[in-house]
Amino acid sequence: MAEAKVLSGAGLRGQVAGQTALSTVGQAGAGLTYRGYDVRDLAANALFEEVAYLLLYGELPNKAQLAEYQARLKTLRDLPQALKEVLERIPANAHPMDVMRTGCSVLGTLEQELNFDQQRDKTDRLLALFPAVMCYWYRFSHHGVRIDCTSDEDTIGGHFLHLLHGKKPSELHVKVMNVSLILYAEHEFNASTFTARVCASTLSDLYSCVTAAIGSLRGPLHGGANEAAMELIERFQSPQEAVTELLKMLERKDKIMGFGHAIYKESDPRNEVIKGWSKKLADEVGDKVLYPVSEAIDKTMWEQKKLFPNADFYHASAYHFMGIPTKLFTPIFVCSRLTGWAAHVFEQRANNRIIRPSAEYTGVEQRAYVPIEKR
Ligand SMILES: CCC(=O)SCCNC(=O)CCNC(=O)[C@H](O)C(C)(C)COP(=O)(O)OP(=O)(O)OC[C@H]1O[C@@H](n2cnc3c(N)ncnc32)[C@H](O)[C@@H]1OP(=O)(O)O
Ligand SMILES: O=C([O-])CC(=O)C(=O)O
Repeated sequence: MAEAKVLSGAGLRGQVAGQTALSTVGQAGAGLTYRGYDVRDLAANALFEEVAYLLLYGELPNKAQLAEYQARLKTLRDLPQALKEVLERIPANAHPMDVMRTGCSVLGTLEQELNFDQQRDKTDRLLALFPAVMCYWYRFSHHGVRIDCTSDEDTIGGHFLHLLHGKKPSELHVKVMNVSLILYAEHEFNASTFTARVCASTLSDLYSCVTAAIGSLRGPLHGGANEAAMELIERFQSPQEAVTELLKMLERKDKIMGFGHAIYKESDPRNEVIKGWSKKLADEVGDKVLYPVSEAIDKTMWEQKKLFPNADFYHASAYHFMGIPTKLFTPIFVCSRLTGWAAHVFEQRANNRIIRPSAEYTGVEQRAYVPIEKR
């Protein structure tokens, strides 16, 4: 059983900043639970929509509730025309996370949250349409195509792949997207979720909370690490080259993206799951480079630094094998983590006090104002 990581020092590490009933991270036993369910159990057996329902509505749905929920989400997929027009104006070289942030913010002007009773409906709408925000912009800016933002896919993962590639995805790819969305859904007081909660604590609207959280997730020390991990692994032609270059990077004290964690000490429980699916996809496409390179980096990081892959590392190769462009990796994380963010916003609102910590002052002592001509 892994010991809890000893936490101290900067970055508010180790300090309890509030309460949550949504998930546990890094506790002995299961490394990650959503409302008491082991994430590995959910990834093996559930649909992402079930997990979204669990996080947003409090319990796993029964068959009828799930069918009704999936049917409702399907009806909410299309984008308002005004949002399509905004997306068409965003250039191809924009960062897709900025597109997501803008898309969310614009929707907040078109379909405002007028009171907190609307919070679940507004979240369901975001959940249903986020894949189209990403794909409408991507396909228009990169291929000049105005896609249909609806599809007959039952799942959010399948719908995303359908919009991206313009055709029905394979069963294997729908399955992997489902697992991926479950693994990324919720993670207690990580940086982006804490951002959402700080925003919620001022009694701001849901779109502001989610827009702020997207900004936090974008950075390479957080969600952006899956893209950065892809850029790392595709640099190498062989495991041998990867090891040689990695050792040089470690010598230079470079950060290796996709490794390490603020809370987990020995492993990230999500890693073994996505690693297994990445291997299946590697076999499907006949990959002989990316997966072995990833494994070589994984092994060397443990041998050299006792650092392990976090949820982001093998997501990189898994997404790549499904033909997903690297720049869309972190936006997929948004489509999933929205559920955790929103559930935390609901929780914060239900028992709110404005989040306003204190600072330790390190500046100069109090002094008299000096008139400008005397400076
Ligand atoms: C799935 C969603 C996620 O957000 S998971 C995190 C994704 N981010 C990354 O993969 C970025 C790379 N990793 C990191 O920058 C860190 O490990 C993160 C995740 C930010 C955690 O930081 P922190 O809590 O400060 O780490 P720590 O106290 O365990 O650091 C101890 C010493 O090890 C080093 N370290 C840590 N990670 C790496 C790494 N990936 N590559 C190289 N070195 C690493 C730290 O710099 C630290 O070294 P030192 O003690 O300061 O000399
Ligand atoms: O908890 C964290 O600090 C980062 C993380 O793994 C996540 O948000 O999924």
